[in-house]
Amino acid sequence: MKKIPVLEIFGPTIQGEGMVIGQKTMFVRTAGCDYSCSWCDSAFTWDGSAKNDIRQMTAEEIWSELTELGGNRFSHVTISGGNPALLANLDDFVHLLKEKGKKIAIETQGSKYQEWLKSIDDLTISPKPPSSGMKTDFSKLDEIINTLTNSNKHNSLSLKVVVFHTEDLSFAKCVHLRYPEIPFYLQVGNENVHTAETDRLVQTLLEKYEWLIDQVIEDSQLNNVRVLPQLHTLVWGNKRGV
Ligand SMILES: C[S@@+](CC[C@H](N)C(=O)[O-])C[C@H]1O[C@@H](n2cnc3c(N)ncnc32)[C@H](O)[C@@H]1O
Ligand SMILES: Nc1nc2[nH]cc(C(=O)O)c2c(=O)[nH]1
Ligand code: SF4
Ligand SMILES: [Mg+2]
Repeated sequence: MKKIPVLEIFGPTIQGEGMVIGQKTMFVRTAGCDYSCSWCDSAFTWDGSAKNDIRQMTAEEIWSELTELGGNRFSHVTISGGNPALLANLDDFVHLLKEKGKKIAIETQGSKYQEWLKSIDDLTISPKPPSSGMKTDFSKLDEIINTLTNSNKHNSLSLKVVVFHTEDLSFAKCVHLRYPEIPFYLQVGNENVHTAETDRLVQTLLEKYEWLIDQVIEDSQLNNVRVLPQLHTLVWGNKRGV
């Protein structure tokens, strides 16, 4: 039986980021990442701090927990991590969700490819800007994006870059200009992923959102982009499982 390392199953909630922001969805968060972004808001998936909470689950077991939690109150499931694209074994779960008539979204950074990515309805690839400390392998990203855009399945693909400062914005622009046909999202970076002071955090994030909007307004190379906050952070702060 194929097993998947799972750290969180939660929902229904709303998708707080990117191409289907606002969509009612369940979440499955897998363990393990090939990156270690300095500002990762889900570092417990890879830094060892939650290693005792990892559950090795089959597709059927994850499905049964989703239905226990969500009953008939969901039609969409988001798989995030960590990097779910590390897991070849997710194929069974993806196919099971399809059989059950659920739409599927994935969050991944574009460092790894899996055949099952072609079956995802809402696929977000989020290359990491300089502030993360990570370096994007653009030849790998080209290969992944070419494979997905040449596939005849009807998935929708988007790119999303998190921005903390102007160098990140320059990186984001390079990504957008390299793949101009792919819907492009800019997302406000959360610098304070541990604070419990939600009111102050929200205030700061809204100021950063305004800054990012202003940058986009002034830039003729950023005419066809969407600028978004992390909606769930504005509503619930750094709370986990929402
Ligand atoms: C936790 S990651 C998991 C999926 C995958 N590893 C990735 O990075 O795309 C989900 C999304 O959250 C974003 N993210 C992580 N930390 C963040 C932060 N501090 N502020 C804003 N977005 C963040 C990532 O860039 C990514 O788009
Ligand atoms: N509500 C909500 N929306 C999200 N969008 C992306 C998330 C993630 O951590 O991948 C996330 C999350 O953790 N919660
Ligand atoms: S790639 Fe995603 S999960 Fe991995 S460290 Fe970066 S933000 Fe976190
Ligand atoms: Mg998150």
